[in-house]
Amino acid sequence: MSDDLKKGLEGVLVAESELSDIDGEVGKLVYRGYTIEDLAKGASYEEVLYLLWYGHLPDEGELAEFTDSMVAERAVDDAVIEVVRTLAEADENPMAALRTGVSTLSAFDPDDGDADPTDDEANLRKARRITAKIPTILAAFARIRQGDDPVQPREDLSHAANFLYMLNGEEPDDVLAETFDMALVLHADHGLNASTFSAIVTASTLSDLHSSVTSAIGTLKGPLHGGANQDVMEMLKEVDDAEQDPLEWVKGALDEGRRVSGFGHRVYDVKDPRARILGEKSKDLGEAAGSIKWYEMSTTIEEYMAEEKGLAPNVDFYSASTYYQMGIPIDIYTPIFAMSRVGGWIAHVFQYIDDNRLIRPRARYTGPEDQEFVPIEER
Ligand SMILES: CC(=O)SCCNC(=O)CCNC(=O)[C@H](O)C(C)(C)COP(=O)(O)OP(=O)(O)OC[C@H]1O[C@@H](n2cnc3c(N)ncnc32)[C@H](O)[C@@H]1OP(=O)(O)O
Ligand SMILES: O=C([O-])CC(=O)C(=O)O
Repeated sequence: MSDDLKKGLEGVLVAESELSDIDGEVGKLVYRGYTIEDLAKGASYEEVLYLLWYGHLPDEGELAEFTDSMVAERAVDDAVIEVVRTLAEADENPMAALRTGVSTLSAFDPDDGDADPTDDEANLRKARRITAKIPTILAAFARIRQGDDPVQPREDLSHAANFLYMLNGEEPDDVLAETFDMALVLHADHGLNASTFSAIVTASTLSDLHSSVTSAIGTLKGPLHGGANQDVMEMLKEVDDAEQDPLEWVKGALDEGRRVSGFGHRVYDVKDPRARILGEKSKDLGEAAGSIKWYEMSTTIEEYMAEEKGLAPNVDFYSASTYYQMGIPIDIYTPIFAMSRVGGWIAHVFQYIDDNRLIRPRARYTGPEDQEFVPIEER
C-alpha cells in the first residue's frame, strides 16, 4: 500500500472508460472517438446521449425510437411539481431545487424501490426518465418563482427546443434552439470530473441511479466546478454595471488573491476546446444582436489571464456570455449544465457498475494517539 498522498486525487487512475478522452496538452476532447468539434457541428444532444449510453451513433431508425421513448417521459408528476413550487416559493437556490427535484422523482419512478441496481433494462428506463424530466423540473422552477405557471412539455420539439419552450412559454427560433442544443452536446461528458466521480462513488456502493444523479448535482453546484459559469456572468455584469475597465477589474481581483472564475483546469494546460467553440458562438450571437461587448470584455480578460497567470479559459467562461445573450436567467446556467451532464453521469455509472468495485480511498491519519478516555462527568 503506497503512502504517497495525492491531494485532490490529481492524476490518479481509478477506472477505465470508453466514454470520453481529454488531451490536456493540445486541448482535445472526444466522446467515444468522435471529436467535440464534429459532434458540436453535426450531432444533436439526443444523438450524443445515444452514443454515450449505447456505444455507437444511432442510425435514423434507432434515433427515432430513442427520441420517442425520451419524449414520452417528459411530463412530471403533479406531486413533483408541487415540491418544485414549494422550493421556488422559498426562493431555493436553483441547483439545490434541481437536486431535491431529482431526488423526489424516485418516489414516482415505477422502477425504483427494491429494483436491482445492476438491472440494465430498469436502469435504462430510469435513465430516460431522469434525463427527460430534468428540463421539465428546471423550467417549472424558473417559471413558478417569477409568478408564471409551468408550461407542459411538447412532443414535437427536440430536447433543447422543448426546454426553451417550457422556460419562455414560446417556441425558440432556429438559432436559439441550435445554439442551446450545441451547448448541451458540449457539456455532456468530460472524463472523471468531480461530479461524475461523485456519481460513480455513489453507484459503487450499489445504490440507485437517482442517488447517483443527486450526488452528482450536489457536486456540480460548487464554484470550482459547474457553478463557475454563473460566477463568470456575475463578474462580467459587475464590470459592465460599474462601467469598469475589465483589465482593471481582473488586475484588482488577482492582486487581492482572488480566483477568476472560468479560468484554469485540472486537465487542460491550454484553452478548453469547448471554450473555443462557445467563444465563437458568443461572438456570433453578439454580432447578430449588433454588439459584441460581452465577447470583447471576455477576450480582454482572456488575454490578460494568459499573459499574467498562464491560465486559459475553461468551458464555463464562454458559456456564460452565450447563455446571457440567449436571454437565459443567470442563476440557471449551472442547472443547465446538469441538464446536459446527466447523460455523462449516467453513462459512467452504467460503465462502472458493469465491473463494479466499491470506491474507498484512504486518508493519512494525523490526529492524536493513545488518548486516555475520560468519562463525560469528569471532563
Ligand atoms: C466545468 C468545470 O468544472 S471547469 C472549472 C470551473 N472552475 C473555475 O473556473 C473556477 C476557477 N478555477 C479554479 O479554481 C481552478 O483552476 C480549478 C479548481 C478549476 C483547478 O484547480 P487545480 O487543478 O486544483 O489547480 P489549483 O487550485 O492547484 O491551482 C494551481 C495554481 O493556479 C492558480 N489558479 C488556478 N485557477 C485560477 C484562477 N481561476 N484564477 C486565479 N488563479 C488560479 C491557483 O491559485 C494556484 O496558484 P498557486 O500555485 O500560486 O497557489
Ligand atoms: O473535467 C473537469 O474537471 C471539469 C470540466 O471541465 C467538466 O466537468 O466539464
